[in-house]
Amino acid sequence: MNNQIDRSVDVILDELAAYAKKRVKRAKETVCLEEMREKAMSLPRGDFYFRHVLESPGMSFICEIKKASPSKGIISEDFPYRKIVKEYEAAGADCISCLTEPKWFMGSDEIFCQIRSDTYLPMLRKDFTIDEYQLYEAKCMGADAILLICALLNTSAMANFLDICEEMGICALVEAHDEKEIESAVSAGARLIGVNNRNLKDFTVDLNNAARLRDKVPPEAIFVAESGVHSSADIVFLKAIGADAVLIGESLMKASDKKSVLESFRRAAQ
Ligand SMILES: O=C(O)c1ccccc1NCC(=O)[C@H](O)[C@H](O)COP(=O)(O)O
Repeated sequence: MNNQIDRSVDVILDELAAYAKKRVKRAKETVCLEEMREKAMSLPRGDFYFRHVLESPGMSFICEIKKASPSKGIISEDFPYRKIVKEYEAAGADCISCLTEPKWFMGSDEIFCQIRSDTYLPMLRKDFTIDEYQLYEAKCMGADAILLICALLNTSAMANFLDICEEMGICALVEAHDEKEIESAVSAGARLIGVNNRNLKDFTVDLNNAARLRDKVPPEAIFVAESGVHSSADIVFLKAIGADAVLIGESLMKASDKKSVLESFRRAAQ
Protein backbone atom coordinates (compact mmCIF):
# COMPACT_ATOMS: atom_id res chain seq x y z
CA MET A 1 0.00 0.00 0.00
CA ASN A 2 1.23 3.44 -0.86
CA ASN A 3 1.75 5.42 2.31
CA GLN A 4 2.07 8.67 0.38
CA ILE A 5 -1.50 9.83 0.00
CA ASP A 6 -2.41 12.51 -2.49
CA ARG A 7 -4.54 14.70 -0.20
CA SER A 8 -6.07 16.49 -3.18
CA VAL A 9 -7.82 13.32 -4.33
CA ASP A 10 -11.56 13.79 -3.90
CA VAL A 11 -12.65 10.56 -5.53
CA ILE A 12 -11.69 8.21 -2.75
CA LEU A 13 -15.26 7.59 -1.61
CA ASP A 14 -16.26 6.68 -5.18
CA GLU A 15 -13.29 4.34 -5.38
CA LEU A 16 -14.14 2.75 -2.02
CA ALA A 17 -17.72 2.22 -3.20
CA ALA A 18 -16.66 0.84 -6.59
CA TYR A 19 -14.27 -1.58 -4.90
CA ALA A 20 -16.97 -2.62 -2.40
CA LYS A 21 -19.22 -3.40 -5.38
CA LYS A 22 -16.50 -5.60 -6.87
CA ARG A 23 -15.98 -7.38 -3.55
CA VAL A 24 -19.71 -8.05 -3.19
CA LYS A 25 -19.92 -9.34 -6.76
CA ARG A 26 -17.05 -11.75 -6.03
CA ALA A 27 -18.59 -12.87 -2.72
CA LYS A 28 -21.93 -13.59 -4.42
CA GLU A 29 -20.14 -16.00 -6.75
CA THR A 30 -19.36 -18.15 -3.68
CA VAL A 31 -22.56 -17.61 -1.69
CA CYS A 32 -25.43 -16.10 -3.64
CA LEU A 33 -27.67 -13.34 -2.29
CA GLU A 34 -30.61 -15.65 -1.52
CA GLU A 35 -28.42 -18.09 0.40
CA MET A 36 -26.72 -15.31 2.36
CA ARG A 37 -30.09 -13.75 3.19
CA GLU A 38 -31.48 -17.10 4.34
CA LYS A 39 -28.41 -17.74 6.50
CA ALA A 40 -28.71 -14.34 8.15
CA MET A 41 -32.46 -14.53 8.65
CA SER A 42 -32.23 -17.99 10.20
CA LEU A 43 -30.07 -16.61 13.03
CA PRO A 44 -31.75 -15.44 16.24
CA ARG A 45 -32.91 -11.85 15.94
CA GLY A 46 -30.49 -9.45 17.64
CA ASP A 47 -31.52 -7.25 20.55
CA PHE A 48 -30.04 -3.95 19.33
CA TYR A 49 -27.27 -4.36 21.91
CA PHE A 50 -25.09 -1.69 20.25
CA ARG A 51 -27.75 1.02 20.59
CA HIS A 52 -28.72 0.00 24.12
CA VAL A 53 -25.13 0.34 25.26
CA LEU A 54 -24.91 3.83 23.73
CA GLU A 55 -28.21 4.77 25.40
CA SER A 56 -26.76 4.25 28.86
CA PRO A 57 -26.06 7.48 30.80
CA GLY A 58 -22.83 9.38 30.15
CA MET A 59 -20.68 9.67 27.06
CA SER A 60 -19.95 6.34 25.38
CA PHE A 61 -16.75 5.35 23.63
CA ILE A 62 -16.70 3.46 20.35
CA CYS A 63 -13.08 2.42 19.92
CA GLU A 64 -11.85 1.59 16.47
CA ILE A 65 -9.47 -1.06 15.25
CA LYS A 66 -7.83 -0.17 11.93
CA LYS A 67 -4.37 -0.66 10.51
CA ALA A 68 -4.50 1.99 7.82
CA SER A 69 -6.72 4.59 6.20
CA PRO A 70 -6.84 6.50 2.91
CA SER A 71 -5.94 9.79 4.57
CA LYS A 72 -3.15 8.50 6.82
CA GLY A 73 -1.75 5.48 5.00
CA ILE A 74 -0.37 2.96 7.49
CA ILE A 75 -1.40 4.06 10.98
CA SER A 76 -0.02 1.12 12.89
CA GLU A 77 2.74 -1.08 11.41
CA ASP A 78 2.40 -3.35 14.39
CA PHE A 79 -1.22 -4.57 14.42
CA PRO A 80 -1.88 -7.06 17.27
CA TYR A 81 -5.63 -6.59 16.98
CA ARG A 82 -6.55 -9.36 19.42
CA LYS A 83 -4.41 -7.72 22.09
CA ILE A 84 -5.76 -4.27 21.22
CA VAL A 85 -9.37 -5.31 21.81
CA LYS A 86 -8.41 -6.60 25.24
CA GLU A 87 -6.74 -3.26 26.05
CA TYR A 88 -9.87 -1.43 24.91
CA GLU A 89 -12.02 -3.72 27.06
CA ALA A 90 -9.79 -3.23 30.10
CA ALA A 91 -9.96 0.56 29.71
CA GLY A 92 -13.77 0.56 29.61
CA ALA A 93 -14.57 0.84 25.89
CA ASP A 94 -18.33 0.62 25.30
CA CYS A 95 -18.27 -0.65 21.71
CA ILE A 96 -15.72 -1.75 19.12
CA SER A 97 -15.58 -0.52 15.54
CA CYS A 98 -13.64 -2.86 13.25
CA LEU A 99 -12.77 -1.97 9.67
CA THR A 100 -13.25 -4.82 7.22
CA GLU A 101 -12.37 -2.88 4.06
CA PRO A 102 -9.22 -4.61 2.76
CA LYS A 103 -7.59 -2.28 0.24
CA TRP A 104 -7.28 1.12 1.91
CA PHE A 105 -7.89 0.18 5.56
CA MET A 106 -6.18 -3.22 5.42
CA GLY A 107 -9.06 -4.79 7.33
CA SER A 108 -10.80 -8.09 6.71
CA ASP A 109 -13.80 -10.19 7.67
CA GLU A 110 -11.36 -12.67 9.24
CA ILE A 111 -9.96 -9.99 11.57
CA PHE A 112 -13.51 -9.01 12.50
CA CYS A 113 -14.49 -12.62 13.25
CA GLN A 114 -11.42 -13.25 15.40
CA ILE A 115 -12.10 -10.12 17.42
CA ARG A 116 -15.77 -11.11 17.62
CA SER A 117 -14.82 -14.39 19.23
CA ASP A 118 -12.57 -12.59 21.74
CA THR A 119 -14.88 -9.88 23.03
CA TYR A 120 -18.31 -9.52 24.59
CA LEU A 121 -18.48 -5.83 23.56
CA PRO A 122 -20.94 -4.82 20.83
CA MET A 123 -19.19 -4.61 17.48
CA LEU A 124 -19.67 -2.35 14.48
CA ARG A 125 -18.67 -3.85 11.16
CA LYS A 126 -17.21 -0.77 9.50
CA ASP A 127 -17.29 -1.08 5.74
CA PHE A 128 -18.66 0.76 2.74
CA THR A 129 -22.21 -0.55 2.47
CA ILE A 130 -23.62 -0.37 -1.03
CA ASP A 131 -25.56 -3.66 -1.25
CA GLU A 132 -27.98 -5.47 1.09
CA TYR A 133 -25.69 -8.50 0.79
CA GLN A 134 -23.25 -6.78 3.15
CA LEU A 135 -25.96 -6.49 5.83
CA TYR A 136 -26.53 -10.25 5.76
CA GLU A 137 -22.78 -10.87 5.80
CA ALA A 138 -22.47 -8.62 8.85
CA LYS A 139 -25.23 -10.48 10.68
CA CYS A 140 -23.58 -13.83 9.89
CA MET A 141 -20.28 -12.48 11.20
CA GLY A 142 -21.89 -11.62 14.54
CA ALA A 143 -21.95 -7.85 14.04
CA ASP A 144 -24.18 -5.80 16.31
CA ALA A 145 -24.11 -2.83 13.96
CA ILE A 146 -23.19 -1.78 10.45
CA LEU A 147 -22.26 1.56 8.91
CA LEU A 148 -24.40 3.39 6.35
CA ILE A 149 -22.77 6.45 4.79
CA CYS A 150 -25.26 9.05 3.53
CA ALA A 151 -22.89 10.16 0.79
CA LEU A 152 -23.14 6.66 -0.73
CA LEU A 153 -26.89 6.02 -0.42
CA ASN A 154 -30.05 7.88 -1.30
CA THR A 155 -32.84 8.14 1.25
CA SER A 156 -34.87 5.26 -0.13
CA ALA A 157 -31.90 2.84 -0.27
CA MET A 158 -31.04 3.91 3.27
CA ALA A 159 -34.63 3.30 4.47
CA ASN A 160 -34.59 -0.14 2.85
CA PHE A 161 -31.29 -1.05 4.52
CA LEU A 162 -32.58 0.24 7.87
CA ASP A 163 -35.66 -2.00 7.52
CA ILE A 164 -33.46 -5.03 6.87
CA CYS A 165 -31.33 -4.20 9.92
CA GLU A 166 -34.48 -3.82 12.02
CA GLU A 167 -35.70 -7.23 10.87
CA MET A 168 -32.38 -8.83 11.87
CA GLY A 169 -32.17 -6.92 15.16
CA ILE A 170 -28.93 -5.15 14.38
CA CYS A 171 -28.22 -1.41 14.49
CA ALA A 172 -27.13 0.95 11.76
CA LEU A 173 -24.82 3.85 12.44
CA VAL A 174 -25.83 6.35 9.78
CA GLU A 175 -23.00 8.70 8.95
CA ALA A 176 -23.57 12.26 7.78
CA HIS A 177 -21.30 15.20 7.14
CA ASP A 178 -23.73 18.08 6.53
CA GLU A 179 -27.31 19.25 7.09
CA LYS A 180 -28.66 17.67 3.92
CA GLU A 181 -27.25 14.28 4.82
CA ILE A 182 -28.69 14.51 8.33
CA GLU A 183 -32.12 15.31 6.83
CA SER A 184 -31.81 12.26 4.61
CA ALA A 185 -30.76 10.08 7.58
CA VAL A 186 -33.67 11.32 9.69
CA SER A 187 -36.27 10.84 6.97
CA ALA A 188 -34.94 7.33 6.30
CA GLY A 189 -35.60 6.55 9.98
CA ALA A 190 -32.05 6.54 11.41
CA ARG A 191 -31.87 6.26 15.19
CA LEU A 192 -28.09 6.33 15.51
CA ILE A 193 -26.56 9.26 13.65
CA GLY A 194 -22.83 9.82 13.38
CA VAL A 195 -21.55 13.20 12.31
CA ASN A 196 -18.16 12.78 10.74
CA ASN A 197 -15.71 15.53 11.55
CA ARG A 198 -13.61 14.29 8.66
CA ASN A 199 -14.62 15.54 5.24
CA LEU A 200 -14.32 12.39 3.15
CA LYS A 201 -13.77 14.44 -0.01
CA ASP A 202 -10.69 16.36 1.06
CA PHE A 203 -9.84 14.64 4.39
CA THR A 204 -9.84 17.86 6.41
CA VAL A 205 -10.89 17.29 10.02
CA ASP A 206 -12.80 19.83 12.11
CA LEU A 207 -14.47 19.03 15.43
CA ASN A 208 -16.64 22.09 14.94
CA ASN A 209 -18.58 20.11 12.35
CA ALA A 210 -20.13 18.07 15.17
CA ALA A 211 -20.80 21.27 17.12
CA ARG A 212 -22.43 22.98 14.13
CA LEU A 213 -24.66 20.01 13.36
CA ARG A 214 -25.57 18.86 16.88
CA ASP A 215 -28.96 20.58 16.90
CA LYS A 216 -29.91 19.22 13.49
CA VAL A 217 -30.05 15.70 14.94
CA PRO A 218 -33.34 15.12 16.77
CA PRO A 219 -32.99 14.52 20.53
CA GLU A 220 -34.52 11.03 20.28
CA ALA A 221 -31.63 9.88 18.05
CA ILE A 222 -28.21 9.03 19.45
CA PHE A 223 -25.57 11.51 18.34
CA VAL A 224 -22.12 10.08 17.68
CA ALA A 225 -19.20 12.44 17.02
CA GLU A 226 -16.80 10.68 14.66
CA SER A 227 -13.13 11.27 13.84
CA GLY A 228 -10.43 13.67 14.90
CA VAL A 229 -10.46 13.02 18.64
CA HIS A 230 -6.88 13.37 19.88
CA SER A 231 -7.00 14.77 23.39
CA SER A 232 -8.95 15.02 26.61
CA ALA A 233 -9.73 18.62 25.61
CA ASP A 234 -11.45 17.25 22.48
CA ILE A 235 -13.56 14.99 24.69
CA VAL A 236 -14.49 17.88 26.98
CA PHE A 237 -15.49 19.91 23.91
CA LEU A 238 -17.62 17.11 22.41
CA LYS A 239 -19.30 16.43 25.73
CA ALA A 240 -20.12 20.13 26.07
CA ILE A 241 -21.81 20.20 22.67
CA GLY A 242 -23.95 17.21 23.68
CA ALA A 243 -22.37 14.23 21.92
CA ASP A 244 -23.80 11.00 23.30
CA ALA A 245 -20.84 9.00 22.01
CA VAL A 246 -17.50 9.42 20.29
CA LEU A 247 -15.89 7.18 17.70
CA ILE A 248 -12.11 7.20 18.04
CA GLY A 249 -9.63 5.51 15.74
CA GLU A 250 -6.23 6.95 14.94
CA SER A 251 -5.28 8.47 18.30
CA LEU A 252 -5.89 5.15 20.08
CA MET A 253 -4.29 3.07 17.34
CA LYS A 254 -1.16 5.21 17.52
CA ALA A 255 -0.94 5.22 21.32
CA SER A 256 1.69 2.88 22.72
CA ASP A 257 -0.34 2.64 25.94
CA LYS A 258 -3.90 2.47 24.61
CA LYS A 259 -5.36 1.61 27.99
CA SER A 260 -4.05 4.71 29.72
CA VAL A 261 -5.01 7.02 26.82
CA LEU A 262 -8.55 5.65 26.76
CA GLU A 263 -8.79 5.86 30.54
CA SER A 264 -7.75 9.51 30.42
CA PHE A 265 -10.37 10.21 27.72
CA ARG A 266 -13.03 8.53 29.84
CA ARG A 267 -12.04 10.59 32.88
CA ALA A 268 -12.36 13.74 30.78
CA ALA A 269 -15.93 12.73 29.91
CA GLN A 270 -17.03 12.54 33.57
O1 LIG B 1 -10.05 8.11 7.51
C1 LIG B 1 -10.03 8.17 6.27
O2 LIG B 1 -9.04 8.46 5.60
C2 LIG B 1 -11.28 7.84 5.52
C3 LIG B 1 -11.33 8.03 4.14
C4 LIG B 1 -12.46 7.70 3.43
C5 LIG B 1 -13.56 7.17 4.07
C6 LIG B 1 -13.52 6.96 5.45
C7 LIG B 1 -12.41 7.31 6.17
N1 LIG B 1 -12.32 7.10 7.52
C8 LIG B 1 -13.34 6.54 8.29
C9 LIG B 1 -13.46 7.36 9.49
O3 LIG B 1 -14.09 8.37 9.41
C10 LIG B 1 -12.66 7.00 10.70
O4 LIG B 1 -12.15 5.70 10.59
C11 LIG B 1 -13.35 7.09 12.05
O5 LIG B 1 -14.35 8.03 12.13
C12 LIG B 1 -12.29 7.33 13.12
O6 LIG B 1 -11.58 8.51 12.84
P1 LIG B 1 -10.18 8.85 13.51
O7 LIG B 1 -10.37 8.83 14.99
O8 LIG B 1 -9.85 10.23 13.05
O9 LIG B 1 -9.21 7.83 13.08
